[in-house]
Amino acid sequence: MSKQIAFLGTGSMNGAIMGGLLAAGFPKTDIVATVRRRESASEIASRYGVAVMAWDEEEDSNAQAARGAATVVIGVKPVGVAAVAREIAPVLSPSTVVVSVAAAVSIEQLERELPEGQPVIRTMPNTPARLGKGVVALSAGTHATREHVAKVQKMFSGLGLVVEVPEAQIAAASAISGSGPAYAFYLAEAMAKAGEALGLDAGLALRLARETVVGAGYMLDEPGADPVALRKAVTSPKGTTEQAIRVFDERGLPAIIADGARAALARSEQITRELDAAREGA
Ligand SMILES: NC(=O)C1=CN([C@@H]2O[C@H](COP(=O)(O)OP(=O)(O)OC[C@H]3O[C@@H](n4cnc5c(N)ncnc54)[C@H](O)[C@@H]3O)[C@@H](O)[C@H]2O)C=CC1
Ligand SMILES: O=C(O)[C@@H]1CCC=N1
Repeated sequence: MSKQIAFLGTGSMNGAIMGGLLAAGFPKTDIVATVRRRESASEIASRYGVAVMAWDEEEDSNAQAARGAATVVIGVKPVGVAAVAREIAPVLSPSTVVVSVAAAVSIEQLERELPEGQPVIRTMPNTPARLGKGVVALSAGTHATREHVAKVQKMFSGLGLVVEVPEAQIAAASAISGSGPAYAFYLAEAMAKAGEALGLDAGLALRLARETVVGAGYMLDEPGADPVALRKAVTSPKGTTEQAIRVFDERGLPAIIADGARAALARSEQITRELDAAREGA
């Protein structure tokens, strides 16, 4: 099996990246994936047609998958990243680029579990990557060269927007683009509930809300689209939308969203500290 990429922990996020790469034409024979449970392995293998191994069947599945891979993408929960890194450390080639998608796991925390000098790239992707409409913020590790960064940027370019940021900004990126799809889905949910409260039946309210958020997303996707200008084009002076926006402003919706993003960032910093504390206590 030729292995360009090994996805270690193929759940929502790594699954979305894998799906996005496949949709962009990445050969499925160049991919190997691992999951924790056998049932998920069969499901992913049949959905994507890639080789999948389950950790509960083969305890060294992550090491098997990482051996000989040009790029390894770690996509387990933050608390599991160090253990996976330790599992693969003995088999990594010095040229293998280790990419992490985990929120809150710092480059330092990842590098200390890997062989000295291993190229690492920390990323913060989001799930629309599956459709080529994602955002990937990334930061280079201590031993990642410009070539390593360029290689990962090129590989992930089919997933959507790829931006390099200083590592200190990854938690902020996580709070905006990493978690952001959930905020947009939450808005769709809230709009559907509002429609029901206005007397629409639940199914119709959901269809109206969903298609409206989708349509607005498409408009935002046009080159040079500006959310303020787009909003103003809907908001007729003395019309109906103006009253809705007035209430959103009076109730402080922008500040609520900013507080939410701040809470997401604070949780990221807290998880980073918890990971250090757990390691010191181990
Ligand atoms: N879900 C999202 O939108 C985003 C998630 N992330 C990050 O992605 C990472 C994964 O999150 P999700 O995909 O949401 O979680 P998830 O629970 O859907 O995926 C985790 C996967 O890891 C697998 N796994 C667990 N232990 C394993 C082991 N020892 N060996 C092999 N596979 C193992 C599980 O079977 C599961 O498929 C997290 O670190 C999170 O911070 C980052 C950006 C966005
Ligand atoms: O909720 C989380 O922790 C992950 C990171 C960003 C999106 N999902």
